[in-house]
Amino acid sequence: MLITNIQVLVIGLVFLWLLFKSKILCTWMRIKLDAEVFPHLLSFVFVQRGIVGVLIPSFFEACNKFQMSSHVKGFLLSFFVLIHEFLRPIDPSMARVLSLIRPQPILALVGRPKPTFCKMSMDSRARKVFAAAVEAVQPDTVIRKSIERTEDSVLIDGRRFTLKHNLHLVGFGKAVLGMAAEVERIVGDHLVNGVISVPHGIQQTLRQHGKSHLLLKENSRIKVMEGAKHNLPDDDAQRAAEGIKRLASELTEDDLLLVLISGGGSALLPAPIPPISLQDKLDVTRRLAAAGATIQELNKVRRALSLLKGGGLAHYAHPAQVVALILSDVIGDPLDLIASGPTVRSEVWPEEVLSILERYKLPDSLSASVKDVLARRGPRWKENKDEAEASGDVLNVVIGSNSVALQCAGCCVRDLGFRPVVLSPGVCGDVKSVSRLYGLLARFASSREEPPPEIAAEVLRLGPEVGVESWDLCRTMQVLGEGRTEGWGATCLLAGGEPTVELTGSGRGGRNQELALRVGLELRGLELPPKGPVFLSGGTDGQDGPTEAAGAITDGGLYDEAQAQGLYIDNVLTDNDSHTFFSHLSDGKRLLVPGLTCTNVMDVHMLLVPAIPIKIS
Ligand SMILES: Nc1ncnc2c1ncn2[C@@H]1O[C@H](COP(=O)(O)OP(=O)(O)OP(=O)(O)O)[C@@H](O)[C@H]1O
Ligand SMILES: O=C(O)[C@H](O)CO
Repeated sequence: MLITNIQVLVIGLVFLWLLFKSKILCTWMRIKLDAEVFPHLLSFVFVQRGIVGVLIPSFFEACNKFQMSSHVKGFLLSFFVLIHEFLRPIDPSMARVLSLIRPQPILALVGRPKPTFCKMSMDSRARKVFAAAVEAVQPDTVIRKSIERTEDSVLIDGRRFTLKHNLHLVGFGKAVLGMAAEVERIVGDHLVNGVISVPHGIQQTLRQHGKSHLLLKENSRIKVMEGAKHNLPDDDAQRAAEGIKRLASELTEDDLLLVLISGGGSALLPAPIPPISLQDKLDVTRRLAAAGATIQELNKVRRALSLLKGGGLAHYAHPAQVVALILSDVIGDPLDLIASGPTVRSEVWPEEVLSILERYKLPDSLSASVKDVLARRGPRWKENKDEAEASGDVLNVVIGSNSVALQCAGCCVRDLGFRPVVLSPGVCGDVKSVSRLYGLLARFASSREEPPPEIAAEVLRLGPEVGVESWDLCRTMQVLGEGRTEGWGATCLLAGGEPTVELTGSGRGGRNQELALRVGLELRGLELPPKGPVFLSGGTDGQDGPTEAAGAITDGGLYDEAQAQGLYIDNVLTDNDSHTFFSHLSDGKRLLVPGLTCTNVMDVHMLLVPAIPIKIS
């Protein structure tokens, strides 16, 4: 019997050895393993863990009972040993060997890479991950995930609403048409009427792009009103806002108002407080934006000048039940600021608004009507008691955001053989600082030796400038460090947000293309592709600034590639001409051009770091 068992053991070990040699198992387990490690593994398995003493006798007993052949026993044994080793907790004394053979517990935070035999290039994988991020926040997808229909009721964010042909719908924003089309599919039979305010020309564009599933039915009860050409409020958008206000004002307590909100909603819902004219309001917001005001500052001012923003729409809809489904395009998903928060009752503090205007040196040039409205004190609306009580009854739900896009990108990353780590969905600040940060992180991740401590110190110093917490930076560096030192294989850093570009020239470009270009320069000197890191930056709306590209993909070879083609990057940066540059470089092959995506949850950044081969000393 002993001889037979030893034979079985030998067959099992040979089988294991062949698996390792054939690299199949290594790829499956994301292992960097070579002949040198195998003896460590064996000593660990058979000596340190005492597997022979505990597991194997009962295994042989079972095998004999079922009269298995030696080959089957060998196969099963190797399989069980591997599974056992793969799943059991870490033994610190063997941390070094273990780090070579399987993932550590930090994976609980960042996710375990899936088995893959990916032959795609880094560039193609980056594009695929971007597509997955965008797909996750498609207007129809986010609606489908947030409304659960059961007979004559719907469940939204854990709350059930009864449908009795009492459903009304309004919406405003760039993604709202597709959201409304899906609502119509799910609860159209209870829909009484609706008005949505959507960008000028969107229906025709969707038809041209073969996206008719994002269009309403022909005989729809929802009225589509297009306006806000070039993302600026205009008379068409104001007419739509009036229609929405009228619909909301006519509702009763038996009604349910579904409000669909997405980025661009502020411009599509202009309802200036009289006597402010649309032109007066446009003048203020345009000058604020040109002076570099943030979207938060801009929307605080918009709220103060509008009838419908800052909770105005919810006020007009009272006493109906109001449910707002929101696709967020603002960092941190602040309900009161996305599209200026029409369903979120927010107090307007004239002092705060004036201080924003002062910051951008605007108060003196304000129109008399704007000054008049800002000078008003007291509550914005005459609220009755039951309305004030009911205000908490408005349900605001964020159904899609940059975080959702990054989460799905993370799953796709795993399928493509990378270990994902999400840095933050709130990256902001100047692209120069943001590109420096990614450059440092790439350097940190790809260094073959221990990276100098100055890198981590500078990363942490940059954190506040780019809106990223120290904790997130440390967590990310830990994962990148493990990828580097412990044989975890390739890593993909994911982030999102909305950095800014200080325009110094008059070229064609966008913040994503400029960021990608700058990161490409930062990556210079790191190992070149196919082994060096690759960076992608793309706007999820498919349009980066006033260009038809969403962003670009770069790596450390960018500079030399440009030089070889007679393109000089320094001039490109001073002219903010990143789009022209990428269009000319290698026939535009580095551009990311997904076309109109029909959604917007800001930008997605991706740093793909290939596996660093491990030397065993
Ligand atoms: N030539 C350029 N190079 C770099 N960035 C530019 C250039 N021209 C415009 N931008 C930047 O593009 C941004 C505007 O682009 P875009 O229209 O994609 O903005 P957005 O914030 O995504 O709009 P929204 O999300 O409301 O659709 C601004 O931040 C502006 O500084
Ligand atoms: O519409 C707006 O206000 C911006 O897109 C932010 O949501």
